[in-house]
Amino acid sequence: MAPVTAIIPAYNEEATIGEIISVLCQVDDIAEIIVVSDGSVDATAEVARRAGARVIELPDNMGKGGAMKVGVDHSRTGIILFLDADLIGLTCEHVNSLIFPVIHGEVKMTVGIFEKGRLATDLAQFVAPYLSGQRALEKDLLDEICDLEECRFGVEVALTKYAHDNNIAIKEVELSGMSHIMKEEKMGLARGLAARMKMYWEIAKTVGSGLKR
Ligand SMILES: O=c1ccn([C@@H]2O[C@H](COP(=O)(O)OP(=O)(O)O)[C@@H](O)[C@H]2O)c(=O)[nH]1
Ligand SMILES: O=C(O)[C@@H](COP(=O)(O)O)O[C@H]1O[C@H](CO)[C@@H](O)[C@H](O)[C@H]1O
Repeated sequence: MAPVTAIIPAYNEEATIGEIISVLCQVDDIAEIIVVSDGSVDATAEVARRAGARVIELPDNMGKGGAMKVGVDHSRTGIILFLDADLIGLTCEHVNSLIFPVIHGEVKMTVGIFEKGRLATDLAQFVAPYLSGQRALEKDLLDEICDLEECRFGVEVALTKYAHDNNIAIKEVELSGMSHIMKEEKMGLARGLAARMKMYWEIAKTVGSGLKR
């Protein structure tokens, strides 16, 4: 069996999820693509299934961390690749650059950083690379972090903080030409900004909570 499971948490991402899955289908080291539709009310699940993913449909929205945890619980490989469902410009080379260092035992975790994509998203990841949702890691690490499902958008800082506290090196990988659809683009300015504030609150709560092992 190929060593990696790709897990994509997805909340109303029918516009972009299909293309991401079609790229992942071409990567040799991916055993399975699991999309966790996090209470989506659009055609995310249907589009993902048609594109070739195994789809888990959550009846209610659990938040990003919860959706990722459900995906991990259903995975059967030792390495996990997390990707967001709203990426623009994903290629097989990007995927390989995230998973190879973990497959080859160079590091236990990689994190992907957008570069030379769009100014706004390049800048956001330059300022706060530890927020990135593009990561490959050994599944064992996830078993050691409690309450991941409660973190919602704090899930990435929880992963980064765990690695930092336990002296686990994270390799930053450049994802050249990649971007994602920003909240304000998806939802409009007012709702997008409100969602952004809620996300920052969830991140701040996770930082403040002092994660348990
Ligand atoms: O309650 C949520 C919110 C977001 N997501 C997914 O988590 C990823 C990142 O979310 P989003 O794109 O909103 O965050 P951004 O990248 O804009 O910060 C995307 O695949 C979303 O569909 C999710 O599964 N549940
Ligand atoms: O880069 C950022 O500031 C945020 C917000 O992105 P947008 O407001 O959608 O451009 O996105 C990231 O942070 C989230 C929390 O860690 C992650 O879940 C997303 O994957 C990541 O793109």
